[in-house]
Amino acid sequence: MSNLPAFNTCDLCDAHGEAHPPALWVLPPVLRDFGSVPRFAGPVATVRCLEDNTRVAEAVKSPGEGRVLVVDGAASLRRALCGGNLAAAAAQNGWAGIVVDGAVRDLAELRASGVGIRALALQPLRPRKNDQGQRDVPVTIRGVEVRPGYWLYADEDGIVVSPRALA
Ligand SMILES: O=C([O-])CC(=O)C(=O)O
Repeated sequence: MSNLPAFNTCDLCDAHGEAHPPALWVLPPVLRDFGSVPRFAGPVATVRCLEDNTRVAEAVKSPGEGRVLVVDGAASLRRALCGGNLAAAAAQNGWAGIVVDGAVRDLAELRASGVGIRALALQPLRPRKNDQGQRDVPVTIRGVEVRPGYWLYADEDGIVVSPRALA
């Protein structure tokens, strides 16, 4: 990807991080970069699921329109919620990134996918596909509430979310 967005999470935190009421929240720094772009941002869409990626697949196969898919996987590391096929679909459909509070797989394909990916860990076991989970509900990622329509900014320093566009 050539046109990386020109924000910086440190600058966002310096500009907005001390506001009352808060203008942004920082996701705890436990999500690792497994994707192919170091920096991505966009309005949020959400999925909540447990070891079943039916709703993740539905989301990335629909138009992304520059959004970031935030997946509350309840931090389960037992099964991957996204792999190379879904990452490629996300890139093809215009998603800016996928942030998974859970596991992903197919590292080499994720690295080549053209989409930003953050997750807790790699796990080679595939997800269940039993039509479970919800889309576009408020989720809580590592203690931070993230709602559909919030903005998410991810770069080499971290991930911040805000109810409004900051940059
Ligand atoms: O089985 C799945 O849906 C996850 C996966 O490996 C892929 O996206 O390639």
